Amino acid sequence: MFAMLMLFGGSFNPPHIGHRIIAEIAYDEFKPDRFLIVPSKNPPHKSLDFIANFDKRYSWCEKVFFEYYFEVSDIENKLPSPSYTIRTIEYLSNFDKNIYLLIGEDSLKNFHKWYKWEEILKKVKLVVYPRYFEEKKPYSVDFEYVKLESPIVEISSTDIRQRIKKGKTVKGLVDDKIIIEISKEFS
Ligand SMILES: Nc1ncnc2c1ncn2[C@@H]1O[C@H](COP(=O)(O)OP(=O)(O)OP(=O)(O)O)[C@@H](O)[C@H]1O
Ligand SMILES: O=C(O)c1ccc[n+]([C@@H]2O[C@H](COP(=O)([O-])O)[C@@H](O)[C@H]2O)c1
Repeated sequence: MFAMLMLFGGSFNPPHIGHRIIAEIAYDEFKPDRFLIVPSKNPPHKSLDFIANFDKRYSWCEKVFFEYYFEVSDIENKLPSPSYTIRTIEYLSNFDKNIYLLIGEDSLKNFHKWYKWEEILKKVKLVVYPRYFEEKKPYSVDFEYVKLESPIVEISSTDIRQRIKKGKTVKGLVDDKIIIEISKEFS
C-alpha cells in the first residue's frame, strides 16, 4: 500500500484563515501520511501585479501552517515557471504514488482550463472544498471528485489585500503571527 500524500497549492498572497480551515478539515478527514502546502512561484492564470515574492509567501505559510503534520514545500520555486500543477505532480510521483489534490470549489469550476488537466486527473484523486463564487449558475463536471462536507468560509486573499489598502483591520482573518508583515506588504 502506497503512502498517501495530500497536495494543497496556492498563491497564498497572503495565506488566510480560510486556507488554514481547509487544510485542517482535509487533514482530519483523510489523515494523509504527508500533507504538502505548496506556494506557487508563478501561479498560472493570475496577474502578478500584486503578488508578494516567493520567499515572503513561503515564510508566511510556514508561520500559518505550523502543525507538525503540515510541510511547507518550496518545490515550485525550483520547478520551471509558470507553476503548472502537472509539473509538481509529476515530480512528486517519483516518490509518492497515492496523491490527493486539494482545491477550492472556485478552482474546480476552472479546472478544465488547467494545463494538461486530464493528465492531472489520471494521476491524482481530487478533493474539493466548497466555496461561493460570483457566478451563481449551477455547473457540473464530468469527472469524479470528493467534496468535503464543511462550512463555507467567505474569506479571500483579494479581500484581505483590499482591506489593508483601505486601512481596515484584518485581525481574525489572518493568523496574528503574520499581520505586521502582510500589512507592510500590501498597504
Ligand atoms: N475561502 C475559501 N474557501 C474555499 N477554498 C478556498 C478559499 N480560499 C482559498 N481557497 C482555495 O485555496 C487554493 C489557494 O487559493 P489562493 O491562494 O488563490 O487564495 P484566494 O483567497 O483564492 O486568493 P485570491 O483572492 O488572491 O484569488 C485554491 O484552490 C482556492 O480555491
Ligand atoms: O496547472 C495549471 O494550469 C493551474 C491553473 C490554475 C491554478 N493552478 C494551481 O492551483 C492552485 C491554486 O491557484 P490560485 O491561482 O487559485 O492560487 C495553485 O497551486 C496553482 O498553481 C494550476
